[in-house]
Amino acid sequence: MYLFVDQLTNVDFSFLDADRGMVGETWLANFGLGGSLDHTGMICDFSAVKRHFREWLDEYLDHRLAVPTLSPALSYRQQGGQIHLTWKSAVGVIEMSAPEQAVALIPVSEITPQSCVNWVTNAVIALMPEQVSQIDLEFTTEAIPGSYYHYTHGLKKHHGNCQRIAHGHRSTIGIWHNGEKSPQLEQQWAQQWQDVYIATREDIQAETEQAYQFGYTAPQGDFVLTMPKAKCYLVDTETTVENIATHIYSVLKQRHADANLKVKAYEGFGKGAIAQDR
Ligand SMILES: Nc1nc2c(c(=O)[nH]1)N=C([C@H](O)[C@H](O)COP(=O)(O)OP(=O)(O)OP(=O)(O)O)CN2
Repeated sequence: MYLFVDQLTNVDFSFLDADRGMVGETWLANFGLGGSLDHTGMICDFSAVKRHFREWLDEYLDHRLAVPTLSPALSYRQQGGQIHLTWKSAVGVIEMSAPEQAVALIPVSEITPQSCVNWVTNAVIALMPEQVSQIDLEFTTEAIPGSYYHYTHGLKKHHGNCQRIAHGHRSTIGIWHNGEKSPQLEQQWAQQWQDVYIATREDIQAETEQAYQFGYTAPQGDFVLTMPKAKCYLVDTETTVENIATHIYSVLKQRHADANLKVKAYEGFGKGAIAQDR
């Protein structure tokens, strides 16, 4: 017998990539179970499947920086609950020091939906009732018909896991110009923010010709991140999706002062903020 749950949950996180550097990402998780029926006629109650699986992903992948520990691009050490890592990518060197809970150390050479499946499946199978004999996990991405960007950020004032300095999203961007959807403007922002780190200017701690060092202390601990300047976009506010939508709207308004504008910025899957003319 086989049970399935499509789009059981979504995970928002960032990962380190040898070519792209740091990539904000959102995966949707589809889940299948094979096994025999128990005395209630079920393989496993849907609510238990969802709870076990969602809790595990929320705890160990969601809002973390996923790091492929078998990649030669990585060096890292753990000390006193902190992790210090260096990632040598084609777009420059990335360094981070953060509480261990902000990082997912995954024993693969490259982070892909396929490569992470075994890592999750091996952990989650132990949580399932004994009549479950098989688990099939699939990570997919949202089928976005228009433009989108991948961004990473951290919200130092957030009480939950969004305070982590390197978590991110795959985010649709919608822009309307005088009531008409504008694929051209959407595409411009998607190109500009492809694999970007969106940072709050006040979090800059140091700067070289090549890189910014951002840092802050939040309830989970001390966070420091060094990113190639070419992959950073600085704003004057916290990088909430409300402020991101407002920022895009304000920049566009400077260039299209007489136009009626609407900006719909997503934060991952199915949620976001709208900034528009009244
Ligand atoms: N009004 C806002 N609320 C939150 C914002 C924001 O910009 N505006 N941002 C965040 C974080 O950046 C976070 O990454 C959002 O992720 P989300 O998956 O929504 O977080 P949750 O864990 O709370 O939601 P789940 O659906 O349970 O995963 C948070 N809030």
